[in-house]
Amino acid sequence: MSKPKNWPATLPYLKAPLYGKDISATHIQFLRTRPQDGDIDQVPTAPASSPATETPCPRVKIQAITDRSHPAYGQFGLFAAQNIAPGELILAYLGRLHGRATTSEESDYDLWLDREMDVAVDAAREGNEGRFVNDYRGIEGKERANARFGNVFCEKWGEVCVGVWAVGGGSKAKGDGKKKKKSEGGIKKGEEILVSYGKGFWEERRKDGGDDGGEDQ
Ligand SMILES: C[S@@+](CC[C@H](N)C(=O)[O-])C[C@H]1O[C@@H](n2cnc3c(N)ncnc32)[C@H](O)[C@@H]1O
Repeated sequence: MSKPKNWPATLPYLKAPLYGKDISATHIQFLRTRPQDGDIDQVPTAPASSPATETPCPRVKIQAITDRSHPAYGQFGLFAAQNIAPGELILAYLGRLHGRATTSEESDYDLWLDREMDVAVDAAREGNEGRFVNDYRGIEGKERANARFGNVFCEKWGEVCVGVWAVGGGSKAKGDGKKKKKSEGGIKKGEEILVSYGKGFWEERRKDGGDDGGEDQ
């Protein structure tokens, strides 16, 4: 199977990151620098064998949103195809890498990979399953995101990508502040994978007179 089920017929499906015209040698050097042990902001590594970088990704499925109460009714969402452990990398978010100068104001699929280095990834015109992750706001019974965006060095492509991670998995201090316990999290097979796009995304939407994503969090 070369494309995931429900992939839109007219949209190119990416199996690796794509470089826009404004991606420079400096950007490429940054993207391809393998994280070193002891780096201050250590970016985790996904081994070449990780299912998270398989294309299509076996961990997820794209499904139409058929529940009328869902704020993205009539669109698509991304769902877990298997149980996902807390803190686990679910998949890489692939799209066209670009800088600030070529940002499309209309794109709802554009994420910063590194603001300081001026690299973002836009999956509006091409991408992978990651582009179908919805925001948890306004969805009945969902009070928080069960996934988050975070960078990862993908050995498969030899570069830093934005990853979609299951929340949790870290250690949380207990009430007495001494003992630690594993925090909750994880995503059950069949559950929708939901991130927070951040308040900024919805504030921009409100200014433009679009959907407001429900609650103001
Ligand atoms: C990155 S896309 C997510 C995938 C999208 N549902 C699709 O089928 O292409 C972002 C868009 O999904 C919709 N969306 C995602 N989460 C939403 C939410 N909680 N409330 C309303 N719309 C949402 C909005 O239209 C938003 O611009």
